[in-house]
Amino acid sequence: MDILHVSAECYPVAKAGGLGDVVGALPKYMNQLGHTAKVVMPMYRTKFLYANEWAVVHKSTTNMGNWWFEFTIIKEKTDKLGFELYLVDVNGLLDREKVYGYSDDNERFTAFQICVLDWLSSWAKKPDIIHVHDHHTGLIPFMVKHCLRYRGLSHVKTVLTIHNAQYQGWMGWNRSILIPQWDMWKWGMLDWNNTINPLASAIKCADRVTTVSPSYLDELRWMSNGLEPLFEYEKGKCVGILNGIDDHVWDPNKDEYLQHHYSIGELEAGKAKNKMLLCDQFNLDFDKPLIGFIGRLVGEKGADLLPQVISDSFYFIGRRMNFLVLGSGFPEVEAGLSALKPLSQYDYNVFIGYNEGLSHTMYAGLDFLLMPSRVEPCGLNQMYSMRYGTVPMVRRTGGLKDTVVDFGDVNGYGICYNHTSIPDVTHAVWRAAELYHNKEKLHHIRQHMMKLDFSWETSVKHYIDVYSALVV
Ligand SMILES: Nc1ncnc2c1ncn2[C@@H]1O[C@H](COP(=O)(O)OP(=O)(O)O[C@H]2O[C@H](CO)[C@@H](O)[C@H](O)[C@H]2O)[C@@H](O)[C@H]1O
Repeated sequence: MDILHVSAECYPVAKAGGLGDVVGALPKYMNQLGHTAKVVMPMYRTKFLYANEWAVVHKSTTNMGNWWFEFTIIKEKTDKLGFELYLVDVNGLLDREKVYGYSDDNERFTAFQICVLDWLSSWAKKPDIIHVHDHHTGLIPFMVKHCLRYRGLSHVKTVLTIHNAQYQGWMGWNRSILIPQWDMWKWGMLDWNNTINPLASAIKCADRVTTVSPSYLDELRWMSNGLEPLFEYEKGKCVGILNGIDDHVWDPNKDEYLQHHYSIGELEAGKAKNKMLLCDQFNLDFDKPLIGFIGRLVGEKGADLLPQVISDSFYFIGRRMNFLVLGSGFPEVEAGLSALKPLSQYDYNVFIGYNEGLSHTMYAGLDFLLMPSRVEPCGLNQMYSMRYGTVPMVRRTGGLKDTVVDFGDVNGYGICYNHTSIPDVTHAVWRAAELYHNKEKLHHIRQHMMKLDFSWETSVKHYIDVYSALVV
């Protein structure tokens, strides 16, 4: 089968979060099964762009409303990522340093989608499936079905994967002019609550919708930032498929970011060396358990609770553990975490920013990884941490519920709690501090986690089943 993934992110080209990890891995594993999966994404000004060689494969002119512009599609020459990678270059619009966060993001991603479909229209053999990811590419299912310009693509099946339904790409109806001429009777397929809602539109128009875990799909029916009735209505075409992790990239024995590699046989020594690096770099106490947080400092991830949880833990449990936080996000949360720094007695530190290398060292060197998420569609961090023998401390929600079993339950290995609340999370910290001193149990849990299979091989087969049901 021929599949074209259309995405705003793809690791290692450009990554702002988990979407990048998934799109950087899924096509590679599809190709290993004998399919042809390709990726097209915007051409940002990234390190990867300048460090690799590119061939121009298509050049054309198009329009978005009254604005005419040129675009170029370039292809990475060697297919080194395990799939063909194409970038869309629109001068001045897409070629920025960051993936998101600009006031014209709606125009940027609409233009990107128009270029992709214009380009696809010129292909002699169309793909069997266009697989779009999240709202940035959510207008494509509508455009393929209802834009006159793309009539030649109307037989191509579309699949939407929802990595995060909190963000929906809302645009006022005054922007409808941006979408190439479309059948006005179909305005309802773009609309949700009087705005153009690209995510809602994709849920309505895609032939199949997947979410990144089964539990997240259940939750979306009662908690999806306004789309609850739509998920209930469209449930027949939705399926939850748990993400995998790319075990070529995330392998403690080969990880290119790690100074000290280790396999399951030498996990205690390997983890200790990585922990020592972190303790040296961040002035932490090696003898105490090291609890970390890695991720976007936003409400969804429960990051706003961190300052209070950390100070309450020191107050009520005692200075029996270290905390290390890596992330960026809401300025108030960043400020709250930075404000705790002077209170550290060699047991707390924070790195505000994005740092891929540090995140890998943390997965390896931490004893525990805290994830008090309010919403977690799948969560990759808990799977990375388990692969590196680090115990996840997760709230039972979405993909966290599907992947972590409390160590108090039969065959369990993680620390689970029910609420994103200061008492629940602080209690989990206490349980971590206690578990740390039961060395035999901790070692057993670490070994058990490192043997768990979260590879893409299983998940990819579910995606292929979804495609196969569409392409007869
Ligand atoms: N400051 C920082 N420095 C270095 N690395 C950092 C970092 N902040 C985050 N990361 C990295 O970004 C990735 C985050 O992955 P998640 O799955 O937690 O997040 P995200 O919410 O972005 O993804 C959404 O999509 C994914 C993929 O489907 C779902 O798993 C998830 O639940 C959903 O919210 C991890 O690789 C993590 O290490």
